Amino acid sequence: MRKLFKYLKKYSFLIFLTLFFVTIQAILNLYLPDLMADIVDKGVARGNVEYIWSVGWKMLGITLLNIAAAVISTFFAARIAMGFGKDLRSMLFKKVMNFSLNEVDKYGVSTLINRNTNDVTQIQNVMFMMLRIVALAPVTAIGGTIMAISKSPKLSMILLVSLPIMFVAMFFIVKYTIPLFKSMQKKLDKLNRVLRENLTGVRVIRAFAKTEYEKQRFEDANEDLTRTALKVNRVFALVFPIILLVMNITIVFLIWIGAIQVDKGALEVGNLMAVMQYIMQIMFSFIMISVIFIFLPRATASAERISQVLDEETKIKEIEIPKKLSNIEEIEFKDVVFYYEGGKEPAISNASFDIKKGEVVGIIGSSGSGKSTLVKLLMRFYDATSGKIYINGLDVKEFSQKTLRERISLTPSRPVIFSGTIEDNVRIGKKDATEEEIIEALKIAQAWEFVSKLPDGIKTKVSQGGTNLSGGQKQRLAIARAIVGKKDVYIFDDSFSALDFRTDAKLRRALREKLFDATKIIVSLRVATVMNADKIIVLENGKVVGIGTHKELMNTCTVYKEIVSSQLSEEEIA
Ligand SMILES: Nc1ncnc2c1ncn2[C@@H]1O[C@H](COP(=O)(O)OP(=O)(O)OP(=O)(O)O)[C@@H](O)[C@H]1O
Repeated sequence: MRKLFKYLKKYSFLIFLTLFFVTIQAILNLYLPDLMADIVDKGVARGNVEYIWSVGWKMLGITLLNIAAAVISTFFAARIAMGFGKDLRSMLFKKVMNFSLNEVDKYGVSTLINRNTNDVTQIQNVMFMMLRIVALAPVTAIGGTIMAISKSPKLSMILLVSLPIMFVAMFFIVKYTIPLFKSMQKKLDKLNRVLRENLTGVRVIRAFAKTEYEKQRFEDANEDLTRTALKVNRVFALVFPIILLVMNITIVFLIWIGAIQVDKGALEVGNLMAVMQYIMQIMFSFIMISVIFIFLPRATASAERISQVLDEETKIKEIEIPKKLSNIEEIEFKDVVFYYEGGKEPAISNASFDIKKGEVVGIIGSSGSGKSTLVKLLMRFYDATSGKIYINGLDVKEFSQKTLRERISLTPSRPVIFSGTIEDNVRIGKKDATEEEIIEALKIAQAWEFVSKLPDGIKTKVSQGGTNLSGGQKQRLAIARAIVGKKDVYIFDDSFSALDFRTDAKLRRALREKLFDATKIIVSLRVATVMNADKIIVLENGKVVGIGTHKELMNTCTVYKEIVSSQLSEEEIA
């Protein structure tokens, strides 16, 4: 939690104001019982109506001031807590946006969402509470003790017994709930993960008749979370009545001992009433502190989870003075080896090849052979474990990631469609693209044929995830987005897989004609998609096992020959 306090600096003045008004509120609270004692002892007991009126007005004024101080302090506390929550959410979002895929893999999407929503809310709530209690409770406790002793030191002694009992009760709450709250957070992550998987994979689940199994999986996660939540509540259920019991017994003893004192004439009734109120205030301030102790562990667990993300060092480091990149003339992979975090086998081993400007390069290999990994390394989503990737003879690390991605475009294998219109989705590739440029990109991507038939054309709304589009339509939209901004290198990572052979061929022809001077890297499992490339790189188990044209590879590379013969007929091969 302390780690996050440094982000509170900008609220220093507001915090000061909140504490100031809360302190005023606490002092006014302490003044009221004193005035009440006066009214009873000097007004009521002596039948002095004038005195009752004058002190009564005073009490009313103080109560109004008290209310004003409470409203102002609550207003400021809310502003600080909500503002701080907003800052944390923005910082987390910015941080996660700058994460390399290493960090995204490490945390997982569900927990990152939870940390930005649920965890921040926990901190916000505790912050709001703490800002008021942190001043209210100590001032009331200390001031109340002083006032109570000044009225009757004998009666105040009762605190020496009640307070230690309350301390012990609070200690138990803290000790048992911290680990439980931590585990609750993890279980909430799990529940969200199951829910996310279920919602995104709902079609697959139905198709495989796995609804019952998934229901059970959700029930298990839900049950697990509930069980831990119940454990926490059991601790509270046990400890809170003890605290209330202590309070009530204290009052009974106070009245008993106080009544004897009044009877003896050693104490006035008004003072007894004031002492009772002070002791109640003191005990109440301890309850307030214990409430903080209940919520603080939970917020501490959340704060830890937030700090972990904020302090995470991204593995992809930006160079201090990045080189400029005006045109990508050449790409070279030299002895590149790459292991995924925790991976035992290299996903890429000793890959060496080069790609010249304007070339059409095909990358082929069986599923899991490392094709996507290879292009992710070029995009610098990950850094090579060893070996180097050069662009125009310079290490890829010499450029900023922004520069690199301004010159290279990637169409991922799974198209991502955002909610908005078709136009909005394509415009992500170039912010200021004109309508003509968008239509041109859609035409090259072979998407225009279906977009032009839609009632609203490029203004047609697409739902989140593109559920109102077919797989091939989504792929073509993603391709249009990738080619709308002019780049030096276009990477298509298995982006034609949902297209029929005719559209695939038409799309490749359009790319060749319209983007003739750009380098095109086409990753595919299909021979037909890459066989006309200027150069084909064949991968097997992360190793480059062949580089050349279709013809050359048919003579030299057995793996390629096997892939070809498994996909093409004798006539097509000939
Ligand atoms: N994020 C990841 N974390 C750990 N291992 C990964 C990750 N992504 C891929 N791998 C592993 O790296 C290897 C290469 O994966 P990659 O996605 O590059 O293969 P691919 O040839 O593109 O496969 P496909 O054609 O099925 O998309 C696989 O063994 C895969 O299990």
